[in-house]
Amino acid sequence: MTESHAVTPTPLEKNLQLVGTSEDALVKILDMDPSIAETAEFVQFVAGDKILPSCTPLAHRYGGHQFGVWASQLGDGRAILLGEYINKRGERWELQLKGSGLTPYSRGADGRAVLRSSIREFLAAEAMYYLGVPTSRVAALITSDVDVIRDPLYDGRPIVEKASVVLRLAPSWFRIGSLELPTKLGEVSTLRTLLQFIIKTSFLDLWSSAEGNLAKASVSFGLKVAKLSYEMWVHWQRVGFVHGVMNSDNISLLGVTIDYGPFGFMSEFNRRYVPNTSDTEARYCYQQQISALDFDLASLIREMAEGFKILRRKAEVDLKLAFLKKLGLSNEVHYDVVEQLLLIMEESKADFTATFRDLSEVDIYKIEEAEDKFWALLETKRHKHFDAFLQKYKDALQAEEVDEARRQSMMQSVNPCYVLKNWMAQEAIAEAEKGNFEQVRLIERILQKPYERQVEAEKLQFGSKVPNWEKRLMVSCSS
Ligand SMILES: Nc1ncnc2c1ncn2[C@@H]1O[C@H](COP(=O)(O)OP(=O)(O)OP(=O)(O)O)[C@@H](O)[C@H]1O
Repeated sequence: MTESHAVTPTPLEKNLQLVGTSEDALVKILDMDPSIAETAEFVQFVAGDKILPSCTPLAHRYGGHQFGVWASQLGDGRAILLGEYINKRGERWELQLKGSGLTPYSRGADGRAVLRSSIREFLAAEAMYYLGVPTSRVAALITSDVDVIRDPLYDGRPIVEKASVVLRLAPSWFRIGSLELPTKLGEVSTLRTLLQFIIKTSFLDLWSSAEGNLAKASVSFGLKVAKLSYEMWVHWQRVGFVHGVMNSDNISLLGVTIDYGPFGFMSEFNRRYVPNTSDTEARYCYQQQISALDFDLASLIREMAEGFKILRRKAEVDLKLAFLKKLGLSNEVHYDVVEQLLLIMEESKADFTATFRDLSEVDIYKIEEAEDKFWALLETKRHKHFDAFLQKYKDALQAEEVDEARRQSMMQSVNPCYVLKNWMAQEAIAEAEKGNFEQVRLIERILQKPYERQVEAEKLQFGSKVPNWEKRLMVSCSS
C-alpha cells in the first residue's frame, strides 16, 4: 500500500460557472494575470478538464483520530493534488482541486463538493488570510448544474445541491493523519520516506541542521509542528474562529488552517461556542481548541515514538542479519551459530575484527592447516567448544547451500581487515606532534580500503595482534 495514488480528476460538466476568484492568490501566488479567470480554459482547468503535461495528479492516503477515536484509513476522498508550483517569490505551493471526483479513498461517497460548502471554504480561507491567520487559500471556485444529494443536517431530509470545485492552495496539504496512518500500520519505510520528504520540502533548515540525520530531524520537526500549530491557535482565538472539527486528519503539519468544514466565527462571546451541530459534547468548542491541539499533537508524538520503537525492532533484526552475513549465512534460523561463536570469542578474548576476517580467509574444511598469520582464529580455536561450533557452522552452510568459495567471498566483503585501533592512531599522533604527518596520511589511505589486505598495512602490523601497551592508553571524552 502506498501513501498516494495517481488519479485523474473527473471533469465537472454542465453549465460551468465561475463563482469567484482570489485575485491576490492568482497574482501573488500563481503569478497569473487576473484576466486569466475570464477564459474558458481556466474554468476547464478548475473543472479538472485540463491537466497540464507537467502534472501527475495524486490522491493522498492519510488516517486520523476523529473525536478522539482512531478512524483508520481516510485519505483524499474528493480532493486531488495537481502538483507543486514554485512562484516568482520562491515560495512552494501545492495546488489541489477539491470536489473533482472519485479517488481510491472516496469510500463509497461521490467525490464531489457542493456549492454551499465550497463557498464557505472560499470565503473563509480568504478572510482568514486577510485577518493574518495562517491558512490554506482558495484561488478559484466554479460550480455546475450537476446535481448531488446531501443531507446537510443528517436529519434524513436530503436535498439536491450543485457540484462545485475549488482550486485551493497550501504550502503543503500534509496533515497529522498523514504520518499517523503509516505509523499505525507499521509501514516503516513509508513513514521514513514521508517524513524525509516533508522535512526536506517544507523545513529544509531543520534537515540541514540535522545534517541529514532523519531521527534528529524528526525530533526538531515534531517541535516545529507543535510550535506552528500553537501559533495558529493563538490566531484562531484572537479572531474568534472555531474550527469545528479538529480531528487529526484536519490539522496541518505546517500550522496552516485547513479543512473549512463546520467552522464558525463566534458572534456573542461564549467560551463554549461550537459551530458544528454534530459536536454534541462541545469537544471542539472555542475554549477547548487548545486541548484538541494537545490531543492531536500528542497523537503525532505518540505515533512517532511508536515509529521509533518499530525502527528499533527493525534495527535488531538487521543486526542479526548483519552478523549472519559476517559468517556467510543469511537465514535467521541459524542465528544460534553466531551466538555460539560470539560466546567463544568473548570467553577467549578473541580479537573481534581479526577473528572474523581470519575465518573469511581460511578454508574451514582444512582449518588444521591454517598458517600462523591467522593468529586470531588459531587463538579462538583453542576454546573447548570451538569444534562443536565449527560443526554447527558447517551444517548451517550446507543447509543454506553456501559453498566454500562463496562463503569466503561473501565474508570478505563484510569483515574488514583493518579498523582504526587506538594504538594505530596514537602512533600517528605521536609522529604528527613531532611535525611528521606521514603516518596520519598513510593510515587514512589504508583505511579507504578496509576490506582489502594491503602490503603496507601488513608491514605496519595493522592486522596483527594489538600491542600490549594499547591497554594502557586512556581515551576520554575530550579525545
Ligand atoms: N463527497 C465525498 N466524497 C468522497 N470523500 C469524501 C466526501 N466527503 C468527505 N469525504 C472524505 O471524508 C473524510 C472526512 O471529510 P472532511 O469533510 O473532513 O474532509 P474534506 O473537507 O473532504 O477534505 P479536506 O480536509 O481536504 O478539506 C475525508 O477523507 C474526505 O476526503
